[in-house]
Amino acid sequence: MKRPQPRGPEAGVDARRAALRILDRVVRGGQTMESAAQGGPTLEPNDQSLALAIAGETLRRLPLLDRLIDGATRQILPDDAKSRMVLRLALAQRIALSVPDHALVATALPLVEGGPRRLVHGVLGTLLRGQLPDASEGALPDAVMQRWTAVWGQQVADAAAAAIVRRPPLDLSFRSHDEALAFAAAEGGTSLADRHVRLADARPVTSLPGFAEGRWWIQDLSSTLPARMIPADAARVLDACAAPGGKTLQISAAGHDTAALDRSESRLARLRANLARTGLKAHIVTADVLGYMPDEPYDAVLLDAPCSATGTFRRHPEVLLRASPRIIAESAELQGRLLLAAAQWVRPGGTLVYAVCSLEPSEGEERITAFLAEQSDYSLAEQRRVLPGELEEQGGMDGFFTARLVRGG
Ligand SMILES: C[S@@+](CC[C@H](N)C(=O)[O-])C[C@H]1O[C@@H](n2cnc3c(N)ncnc32)[C@H](O)[C@@H]1O
Repeated sequence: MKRPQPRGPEAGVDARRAALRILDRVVRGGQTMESAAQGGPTLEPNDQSLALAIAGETLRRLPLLDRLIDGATRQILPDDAKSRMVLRLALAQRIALSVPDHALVATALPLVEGGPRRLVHGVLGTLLRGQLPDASEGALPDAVMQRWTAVWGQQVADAAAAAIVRRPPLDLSFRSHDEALAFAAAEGGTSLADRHVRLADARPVTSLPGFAEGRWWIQDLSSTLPARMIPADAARVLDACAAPGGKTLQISAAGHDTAALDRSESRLARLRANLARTGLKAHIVTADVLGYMPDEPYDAVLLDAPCSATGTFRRHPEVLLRASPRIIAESAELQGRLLLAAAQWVRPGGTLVYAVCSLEPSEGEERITAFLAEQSDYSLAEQRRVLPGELEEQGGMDGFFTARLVRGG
């Protein structure tokens, strides 16, 4: 996809102001990029895309940008200081979007008018006169780098650092493999799995053929793995924690009698829209996993549990800022309870599939070990861990964990 380019310094201040607002809401307010981008002043579509691109490229490079800023001034700029935010945005534009120096300076300084203008001008001048890193140079926040090096090793942590600055490809799921193959041939994509197509250059999705007709939906290849673990002969399948429904669509397309449960009405509205667009069917259940009990057990249950989502850092780099050890521990504790609840709804001889888009073992492997220690009627049939670096040459995959458990008959 062609990245949005600024039209000129005088036209670009609104976009930078919007990018500053997004960055501030993510870094100081702990919001996701998606929610941070809502509700600001209305911008022209070009400026809106540019603001998102600048904020996104900044978040992908935060540790690297901070190291540059700290090396260029003796003054200690707090993490949430406006001067640091504006410098981060300006440097990211130069490194990742090739914005010329004069445009950077002209659009950065109005953001600190009446404030630390001289400081920002000085630091930016020093940095722009020196050698800046290449766009392909990535770094993870220190705490994440240490954690992932400790659990997965240096190679995986380095692969994650490289992946965070790379635009991920666009993965699409199809109702049938024949449709996937026909689409791949027509659009220059590659099919890496049943009913899957990967497009290397992410294009605006609405411009791709078949969008309006619901011939496909966007789904990272990793997150297609859990539904692939559901046995073909499972008649009734429950997708617990289903919304917005990528896995529900897969399960329904595979021909199972599908129920989709979630506690969030607003997210279920998106699931309903996805079913309507693709013409696929599922019974919708609005309920909390922790209080639900079905009238009769299911042949298979998929629990795609809420998690730290650290595996999705390529599309949502801000997850690495939010996923503190405390949040990861709270999330793991909840997953343990959700698993125990979902395990009751599987018929003897049936299948329970557990999944998280997390790169934290405490939300994946360790949850399954703890579950099996408590539930002697379950056994582990298979588990799959996707780490950064997998399929790197073809564009990589999100970090992921999924396990298939079988209930004794
Ligand atoms: C990882 S997302 C699910 C993504 C979805 N499976 C897909 O493929 O599109 C987790 C979902 O769990 C739901 N959720 C979280 N806690 C829940 C609970 N206690 N009961 C029911 N749903 C819950 C959230 O509303 C959210 O939609």
